[in-house]
Amino acid sequence: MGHSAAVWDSKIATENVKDWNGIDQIVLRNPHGASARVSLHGGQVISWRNDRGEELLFTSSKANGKAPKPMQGGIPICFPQFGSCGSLEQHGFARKKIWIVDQDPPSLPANDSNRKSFIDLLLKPSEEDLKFWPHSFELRLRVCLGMDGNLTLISRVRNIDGKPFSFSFAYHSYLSVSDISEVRIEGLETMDYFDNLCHKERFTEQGDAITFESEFDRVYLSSPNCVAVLDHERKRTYVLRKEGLPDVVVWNPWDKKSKAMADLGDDEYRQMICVDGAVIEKPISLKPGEEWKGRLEIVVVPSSFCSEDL
Ligand SMILES: O=P(O)(O)OC[C@H]1O[C@@H](O)[C@H](O)[C@@H](O)[C@@H]1O
Repeated sequence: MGHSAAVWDSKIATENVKDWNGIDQIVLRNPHGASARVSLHGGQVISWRNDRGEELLFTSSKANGKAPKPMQGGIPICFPQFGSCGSLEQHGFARKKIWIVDQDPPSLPANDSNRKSFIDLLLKPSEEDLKFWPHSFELRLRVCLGMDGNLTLISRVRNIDGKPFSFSFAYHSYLSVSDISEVRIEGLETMDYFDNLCHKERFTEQGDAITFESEFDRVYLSSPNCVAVLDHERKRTYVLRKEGLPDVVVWNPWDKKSKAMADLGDDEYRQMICVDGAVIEKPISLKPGEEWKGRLEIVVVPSSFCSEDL
């Protein structure tokens, strides 16, 4: 791209475009050719490419992004509820809303914004949202693309209400994989989990890394801050580093009868694995004026990387 790191200006490394429904998207670029695309529909990262132009996130071929339905793929934001554990619609309303760009974002710590392309999006409840979830909040999402191509999402939820509220949260990250049979997840061994396929019953994971042979839908509880998703065929490992996000969701619909398959093309379940940094078991409680922060960084490394390096 011809930009040296010394003169790279994160402000000029962003481009505003419109999707086929006229909804704004922001494209972040780094000087080496990596990019990330964020839609104001849902505050959803819908594409993340490395410096060779390879897509790192899965998106369903059936995704048309037509509001209000969220796109099946990328990184939808689940807030203020995860799944169906609450009175709201599945995964809450944030992923269906039109967010706004904060043109004058507050400064964040230097290690979060220094020499990165980034954009800050904001979501505040509409009158309609307040009818279903009567809590005034501000949700700020910062999406950063690093010089090294790493993708970082930082969310801040502030209670701007007069009374406390609590919420769940997840970065529902659809990672692109060569084939689900080639995938192994390390870092969740011996963790307790709720199995959504067994009435949310609690089990303990055995000592082995996770592999896939059928539908999988689990919430790992209080897990380590680093989880590796290895793709043997592509010789690629995604390393997820998280802060303020104790739980990890691992999901692949597999079963053709699964309702989620309606939004996926034939056999597309093979090309994706959802691994979310999340807060589910113990929802976050905020008193008036308090703020919560959750951070997820995804790094892609060659598969020679071993889990001992985590
Ligand atoms: O189809 P949605 O609403 O985007 O949800 C996708 C999946 O998300 C998972 O996290 C849930 O555990 C599944 O049950 C659900 O099907």
